[in-house]
Amino acid sequence: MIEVKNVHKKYGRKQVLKDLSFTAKKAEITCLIGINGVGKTTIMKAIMALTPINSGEILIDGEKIRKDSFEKITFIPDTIAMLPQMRIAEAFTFMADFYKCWNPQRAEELLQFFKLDPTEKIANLSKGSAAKVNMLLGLALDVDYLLMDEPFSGIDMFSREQIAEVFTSHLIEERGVILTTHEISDIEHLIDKAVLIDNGEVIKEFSVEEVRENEGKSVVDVMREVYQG
Ligand SMILES: Nc1ncnc2c1ncn2[C@@H]1O[C@H](COP(=O)(O)OP(=O)(O)OP(=O)(O)O)[C@@H](O)[C@H]1O
Repeated sequence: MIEVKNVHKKYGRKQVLKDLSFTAKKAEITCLIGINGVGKTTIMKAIMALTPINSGEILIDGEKIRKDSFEKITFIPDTIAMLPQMRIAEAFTFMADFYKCWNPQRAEELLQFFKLDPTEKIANLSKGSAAKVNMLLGLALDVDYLLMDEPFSGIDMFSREQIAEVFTSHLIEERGVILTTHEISDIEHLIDKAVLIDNGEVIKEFSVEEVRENEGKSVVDVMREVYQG
C-alpha cells in the first residue's frame, strides 16, 4: 500500500499541498481528480521523491522510498522521456540496461497489443503512439506500483479506448496504479478509488463501487456535488 500522510509542500512561498493524506492499495486503480493546478503531479513527484516535501510522510509498503524502491515503483510522466532520435527497439535496450526489473516478454506483448512498429523513431510517432510507447515503457517494468500522469491527455478516442483496455487486462495484473486524468468519464468503470483534491487538500476519498451501489452515483455525479455544491 502507498500511504500519503499529512503531506505539506511549498514551492517558494506558495503552499501547494496542505496536510494531504490518502492511501492507494495494490491491485487497485486509484484516481487523483482535480482541476488544473491543484497539485496532482506534485503528489506523484513527492511519492517518487522527485520533489522534497516540507512535512508529513510517504510510505510504500510501510517503508520510506529508497534508491532501490525504483525497482518497486515507477512514474510514467505525461510526456515520453526517451531521446527523439531513438527507435522504439533502442528505447527497450536502454530500459533493459537501466532497470533490473525490465520484463522483455511483457514489452514484446505490449508492442503487439498496441500494434506498434519497433523500428519507428520516437520523433516520428503520432501523439497517440507516443502515449502508448510511454505507457509501454512503464508497464513493461516488473514493479508493484505504477504512477501515471494523464495517460489519456490529447489522444484520440480509439487510442484512449485501447489504453483503457490495458487496465482491465493481465498486463496490469495485481499491481497498484495511481493515475491522474481529466477524461474521467472514459475510465470511470475502471477505477476502484477516487481521491478528489481541491487547493492541495483531499476533499473526498471514496470507493467508486460502494458509491455506485449504495448511492447510485457516478464519479462525475460526486464531482458535481463536491466541486459545484
Ligand atoms: N517546480 C515548480 N515550481 C514552482 N511552482 C510549481 C512547480 N511545479 C508546480 N508548481 C505549481 O504548483 C501547483 C500545482 O501544480 P501541479 O502540476 O502539481 O498541478 P496539477 O494538479 O498536476 O495540474 P494539471 O492538472 O494542470 O497537470 C501549480 O500552481 C503550479 O503552478
